[in-house]
Amino acid sequence: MNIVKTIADLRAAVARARSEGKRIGFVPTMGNLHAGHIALVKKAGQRADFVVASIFVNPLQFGPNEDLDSYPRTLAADQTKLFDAGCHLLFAPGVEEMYPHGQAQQTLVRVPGVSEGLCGASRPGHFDGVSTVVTKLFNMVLPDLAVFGQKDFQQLAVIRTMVRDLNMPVQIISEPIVRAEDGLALSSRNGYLSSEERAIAPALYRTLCEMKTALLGGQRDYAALIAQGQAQLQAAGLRVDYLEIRHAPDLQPADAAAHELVILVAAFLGKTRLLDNLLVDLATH
Ligand SMILES: Nc1ncnc2c1ncn2[C@@H]1O[C@H](COP(=O)(O)OP(=O)(O)OP(=O)(O)O)[C@@H](O)[C@H]1O
Ligand SMILES: CC(C)(CO)[C@@H](O)C(=O)[O-]
Ligand code: BAL
Repeated sequence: MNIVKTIADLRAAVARARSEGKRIGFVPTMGNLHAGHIALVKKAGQRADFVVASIFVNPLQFGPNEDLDSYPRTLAADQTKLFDAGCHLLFAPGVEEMYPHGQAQQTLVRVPGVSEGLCGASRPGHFDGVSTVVTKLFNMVLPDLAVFGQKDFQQLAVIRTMVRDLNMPVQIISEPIVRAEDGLALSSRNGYLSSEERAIAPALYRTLCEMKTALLGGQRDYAALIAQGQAQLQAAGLRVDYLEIRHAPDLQPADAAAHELVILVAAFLGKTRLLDNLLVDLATH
């Protein structure tokens, strides 16, 4: 696996692969890789001939009081995992390489609608930072396809909308959430949890599963279901940021006629903000 830190070296390596007729697959990450990221890399390897991963902790998507400085940076271990997963090229730029003119004057990509509410409401500017850096990365890598995880469900919707609205020639592929044995969605931020918090954390997925069972059983009073879920999470020791039932394809609030639902949750355990979601297809029941 080749490792490059500059855009010039990245472009040269990708151009070489393309001149050999290879299809380029891309997996953007912020590093501290776990089995969830590796599933994305393997998916890219199934759909493309040349797999590029990026590791960049993007300051533009962090709020002033968020964990930019403490976000885990584990490049050496990440390189080994990427190599083992069949990645061909790692792009690991510094902030200067990505934002040579500073962040304040950076041109932004904003995706209206789907980036508002949910994480967009709790993290103002977050999705502008994500859509901007992903646009830059797409323009640097020029991939045929890119793979994103369903764990960041709203992010995936934002990227799909951006690619559609800006006619970007990139196929977006999604991968299901990879979970620990007790159901907790794998996340780099799980590493922030104390052992007591880690023991509480599976309550998130448990609550989503119970809500899904109720929906499949015919419960249609979404407000009551959400209130019950919130109470359950609070009782377990989590502070709920949001718990919502939305129409999965466009993330609009779910009405009674919606069949493809997604239950989305963000909650704090101490200072750590965890995300999870669960798809519910009422059409098959
Ligand atoms: N458990 C998971 N299953 C599937 N995909 C995942 C999982 N965790 C992260 N991803 C995906 O990996 C890509 C990179 O995400 P990122 O580097 O932010 O990892 P993360 O573990 O989610 O970190 P964070 O704690 O910052 O959310 C995204 O497309 C994200 O959806
Ligand atoms: C897509 C991404 C790599 C952009 O910084 C990030 O938001 C993430 O890791 O999901
Ligand atoms: N996985 C999304 C990146 C972030 O939380 O900033």
